[in-house]
Amino acid sequence: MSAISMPSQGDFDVLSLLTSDVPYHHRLPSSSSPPRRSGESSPPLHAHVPSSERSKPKQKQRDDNPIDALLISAVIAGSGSMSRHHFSHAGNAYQNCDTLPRPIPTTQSSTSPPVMRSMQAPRSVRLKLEREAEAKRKAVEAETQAKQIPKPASTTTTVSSQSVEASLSSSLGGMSMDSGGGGTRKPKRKMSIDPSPVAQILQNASSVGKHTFQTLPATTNAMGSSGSALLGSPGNLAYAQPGVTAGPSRQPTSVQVRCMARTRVPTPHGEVFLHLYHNSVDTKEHLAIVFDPIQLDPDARAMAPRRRREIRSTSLDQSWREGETDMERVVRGAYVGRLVPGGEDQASTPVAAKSAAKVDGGDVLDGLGVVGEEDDEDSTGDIHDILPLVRIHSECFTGETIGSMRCDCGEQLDEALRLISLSNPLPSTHPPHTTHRHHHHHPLDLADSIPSTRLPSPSSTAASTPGIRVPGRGVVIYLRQEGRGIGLLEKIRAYNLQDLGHDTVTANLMLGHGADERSYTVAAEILRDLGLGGQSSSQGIRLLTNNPEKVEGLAKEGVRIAERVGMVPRDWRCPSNSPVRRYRQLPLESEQDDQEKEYEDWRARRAGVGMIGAGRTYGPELEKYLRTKVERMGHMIDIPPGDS
Ligand SMILES: Nc1nc2c(ncn2[C@@H]2O[C@H](COP(=O)(O)OP(=O)(O)OP(=O)(O)O)[C@@H](O)[C@H]2O)c(=O)[nH]1
Repeated sequence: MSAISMPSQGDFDVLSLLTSDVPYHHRLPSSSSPPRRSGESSPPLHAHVPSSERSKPKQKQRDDNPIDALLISAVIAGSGSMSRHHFSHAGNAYQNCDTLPRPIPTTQSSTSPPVMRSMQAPRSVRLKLEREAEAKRKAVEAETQAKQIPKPASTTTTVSSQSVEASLSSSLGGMSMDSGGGGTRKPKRKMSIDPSPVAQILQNASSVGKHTFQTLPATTNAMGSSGSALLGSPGNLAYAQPGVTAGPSRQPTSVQVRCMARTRVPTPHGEVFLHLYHNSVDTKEHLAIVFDPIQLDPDARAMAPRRRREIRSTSLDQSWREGETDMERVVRGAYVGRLVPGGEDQASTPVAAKSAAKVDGGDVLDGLGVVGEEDDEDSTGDIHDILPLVRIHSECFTGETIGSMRCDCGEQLDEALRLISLSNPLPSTHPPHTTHRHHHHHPLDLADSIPSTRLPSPSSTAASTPGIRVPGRGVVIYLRQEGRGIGLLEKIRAYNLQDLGHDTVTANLMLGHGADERSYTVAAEILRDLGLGGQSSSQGIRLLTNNPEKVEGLAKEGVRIAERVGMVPRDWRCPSNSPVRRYRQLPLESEQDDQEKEYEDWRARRAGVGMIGAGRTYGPELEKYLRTKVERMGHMIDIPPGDS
């Protein structure tokens, strides 16, 4: 019984706990122990140790199993036949959680020794449980590893269709890819985030059969963000055409994007389709927020020109593998129309829907538009419709999420969606050769956001057909280029430099960055994937921006910008002498002029900016930021009179 020949302080603490209803001096072997003082809740430390030693707690390390409270307390309670193997003994005194459901006595006679319950199983039982748990953990680990996609062993690798399937299966959150229903394996319904690197998924998902690809050395990614380097980008991937083996001298092919999934999202400005894209340049998940009401609202479809094409992703609508099931397509968003509960058999292939419509001889909606009539076309084959309004927006956590008033990014995102959702006058069949400002029903509608002195070349600006308005449409491409491409960490550092008095451009330069490190290559590819910005006149876009670099960047990538639409900060849109404009106290309602009243009314009803919900950003820091954009970055917008 070595455990009681030299008990430690811990032993006594436990003992005290377990025997607090029995005076300790009746139980302890030493009669020389001092009596317990009234109110004392535990025996003195090392009661059997000479007082000279008492102040020094024993440092000796225990080399046996952890303390067994039951053993100690039972021995002290006077049982003569106690051993470490007390669990083998029968008797009520040894009941414990391991032997449940044996009933635990709730009463005991006042003369019988106190019932002690150990929470500790015998060592043999514990070891057995530990071994079982370890075996289980290893099995789970092996299963997880088996599910992971093998990494390419060399720079040139052949991807088999099986690994494509494995990848797709995994990118669909582990849903079974077995369309034949053979085998006994239960389909997994887990919708987890894919653990594989984004580029790996894309590269496997981007081809149905065998194809080769080349891993290029990691370089600065085209989005120019240091963020992806921190995330451990696996390097830039260039794709070869199927059947072409990538060799060392091969030049990388162009950037590729793939829409991995889309879903409908109701917003204060209307319902949108959120598209998530992967690409071959970086590991970021860029987004496209598509506003295209004809896909979801029969009234909007009825009001739209009959040949208006839906804004759909080509890469999403493609079949990703032979035998892909409707359910798989629906889950990744490649369906037509609106999903309804129980509608798992939703039409999912636009092309099939189109031919079905033709077979029926119907003039009905298909996946890509409406089989229309001649009167929608002019002699050049162009369709008379408004061109989609497009904003290429760069991520700004501070402005969009916490309502920072250092910049107008949150407001711009909100305003872009609002402008895209507005109905527009239908252009006339004969575009004029001079700039024409449309009549708008609201003073804050589109025309008011376009600085008249900055209107683009008028060749694309059509006159409106009086009285006819058509539903708005367009897209916000949301690029993960936080901080103009320098990443959030560096932007936070830049803000501290700005608090020291430097402007947004100088702060970037002081940190060793360019004033603007963004690229629009991926944005251009996403637009193309959505069927926008192509060279035919019906494919052009109206671009919402004041930034000349954005216009140039997209044009360089081959995007046809038919018109630039300016974005006037909400705070600059009010008259410069307005108290609203000066972001100070609002005047009494009686002192407000009509425009101010209308503005306030609109502001109260409109959607907010970021989670703060303010309708507008303002303040001296925003003012400085906006002026810097105009004065140092060449933004094409006029500083309001009286401010310069
Ligand atoms: N480095 C840095 N980035 C900022 C700062 N303020 C906003 N940003 C980032 O700037 C980007 C938005 O750029 P803006 O210049 O506001 O607008 P723009 O997109 O260039 O131009 P518009 O299309 O006319 O709106 C987002 O990525 C923001 O995170 C800042 O002070 N420093």
